[in-house]
Amino acid sequence: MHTRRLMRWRDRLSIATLLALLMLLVAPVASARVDVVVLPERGITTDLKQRAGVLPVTPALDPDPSRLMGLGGFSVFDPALDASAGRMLLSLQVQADEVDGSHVLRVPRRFFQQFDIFILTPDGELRTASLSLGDVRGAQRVGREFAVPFPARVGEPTRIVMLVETAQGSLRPVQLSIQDAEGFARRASGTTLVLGLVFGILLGLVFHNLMLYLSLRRRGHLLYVVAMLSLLLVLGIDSGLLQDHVLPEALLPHEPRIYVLLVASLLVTASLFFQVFVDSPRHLPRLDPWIGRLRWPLAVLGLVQLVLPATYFVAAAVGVQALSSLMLLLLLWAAALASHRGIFEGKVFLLAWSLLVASNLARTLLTLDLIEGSWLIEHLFYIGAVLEAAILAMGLSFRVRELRHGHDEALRKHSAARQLANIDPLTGAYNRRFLEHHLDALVAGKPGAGSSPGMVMIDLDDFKHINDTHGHVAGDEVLRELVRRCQQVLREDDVLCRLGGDEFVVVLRDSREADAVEVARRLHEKITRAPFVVDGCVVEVSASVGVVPRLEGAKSGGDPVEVLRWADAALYRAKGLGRNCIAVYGGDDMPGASPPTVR
Ligand SMILES: Nc1nc2c(ncn2[C@@H]2O[C@H](COP(=O)(O)OP(=O)(O)OP(=O)(O)O)[C@@H](O)[C@H]2O)c(=O)[nH]1
Repeated sequence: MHTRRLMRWRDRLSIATLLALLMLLVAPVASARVDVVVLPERGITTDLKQRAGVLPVTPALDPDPSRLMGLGGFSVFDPALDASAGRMLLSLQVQADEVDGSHVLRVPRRFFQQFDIFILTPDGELRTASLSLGDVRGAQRVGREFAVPFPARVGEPTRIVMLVETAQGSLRPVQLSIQDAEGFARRASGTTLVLGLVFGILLGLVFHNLMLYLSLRRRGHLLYVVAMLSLLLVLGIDSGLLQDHVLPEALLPHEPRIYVLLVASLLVTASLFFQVFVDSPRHLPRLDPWIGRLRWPLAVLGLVQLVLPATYFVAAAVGVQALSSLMLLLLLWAAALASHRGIFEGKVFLLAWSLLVASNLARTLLTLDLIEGSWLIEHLFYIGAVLEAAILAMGLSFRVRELRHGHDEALRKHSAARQLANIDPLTGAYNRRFLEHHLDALVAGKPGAGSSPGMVMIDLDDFKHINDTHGHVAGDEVLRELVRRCQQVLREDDVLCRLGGDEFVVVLRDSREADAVEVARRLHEKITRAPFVVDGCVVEVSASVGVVPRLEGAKSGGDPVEVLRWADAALYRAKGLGRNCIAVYGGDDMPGASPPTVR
């Protein structure tokens, strides 16, 4: 019994000793976390929040920097504070590793309302910086960050005290880090380069599509322009470029509201673009109305939050974020469905937006300290945005090219059909219908119809006899050969028409009087000089020709049929003169009739 009690005491003692040893091990770790942070000469030191001392702010706190510097009572930063810290003081002691150097404290610029920083250098100099919306002092804006410079000495800690008031009541997304000044400057110029490229490309794409809209008037291009401008402005606020260079000073305090409005506008215009680009009313008739239904509350809340009192703003901003995420999910789902059904535009939209969402997700994970940071991941969102804009622009261009191709094809078919309606199927010459339109155009003086044209009318002599002797098929061949021979004499813009049977009319373009008669002579010669050979048989062919050298009278007179009557009269005269000759129309009594030309 006695021995058992002794054993129990021994057990108790050993457990206590073990605990004491453990306490000894843990205690230095815990105190080290509020101890001096040693900065390497080069590179980034992150997770500073976890290594800072913390003191909740009471109403009695005197924000006088010199008093704050003297404050004690900071406790180890409790990660639980991440979720609940509204106002607090953070305290850090930093010193250089082996070589003295200039460093910058990096603070993200979007997640807080007020960040007052006091730095007490080893020389006793007190530096202050104020980072709040619309009021930035003692800090440089670089991309999505503020940079506060300070010197770091070996063995002589610099004390940094930060008075923090977060907008969302949590320090969770605030990642504090310190980097050597030189490395930071290099990084800043890299960021400037990326942002310059991103904004240049995006503006180029927007401008290109604006031009396309102005020339083609297709709604898809206009919606692309508006959606991508919204994205551009979202990136502008996100990267700080808008606040630094575009937004007037007076608007800076309203940056969160403007940002929320831009996010709502981006999703509203993206949904409109989706409906037009993918033609969702046709391809996704059940899902499409939901896109429209979700758009209204998003648009209304996006606008209403602009005028809501500050107390309701956070709730409204969360509402817009939630509706935007819902809209994004709906659009991605719809795009996936369209893509599954083989719709090209669905695939393009899905690919483009997935890239943007994935790149944004990577950055969110980075902000929440869930993945390792790298230059690429930090800039991925901008690269994703450019890729998205470029893919959508290519999709639009491809669609326009396809539509244009279809349009050209339709035009080609249409003109072929028109051509057929105007062509004599036997000979390939124009038909009477075309001749009438052509003469109408001439009389009306339409552009392209030419000026001062003459007319030649040709009629084969005794064609009935040819038909009777050699057969109708041979007669057809004679008509075809006649057209071939005439075309060898005529210019490209002269118009050869078959009036019917064996009667043809040529409307000459821009002929002078002598030209029309000369063309008639050459036509007559071409028809009559060499015999026609049809199926090995020689067919004797001759033709009578009537010429109207100038149609100007008809142009001012306004009756195209009148011209045909003149040509017919001249032809009739040629037939009357014994056939196989040319007669020229020269007025009522036809004084210009030429002597018969007989072979
Ligand atoms: N082979 C063939 N013959 C046709 C065609 N259309 C009309 N004809 C014939 O062409 C002949 C036209 O004769 P007409 O113009 O009246 O007189 P012609 O025999 O030429 O005598 P003139 O004109 O007085 O010298 C008719 O016999 C028609 O049957 C056709 O498409 N093919």
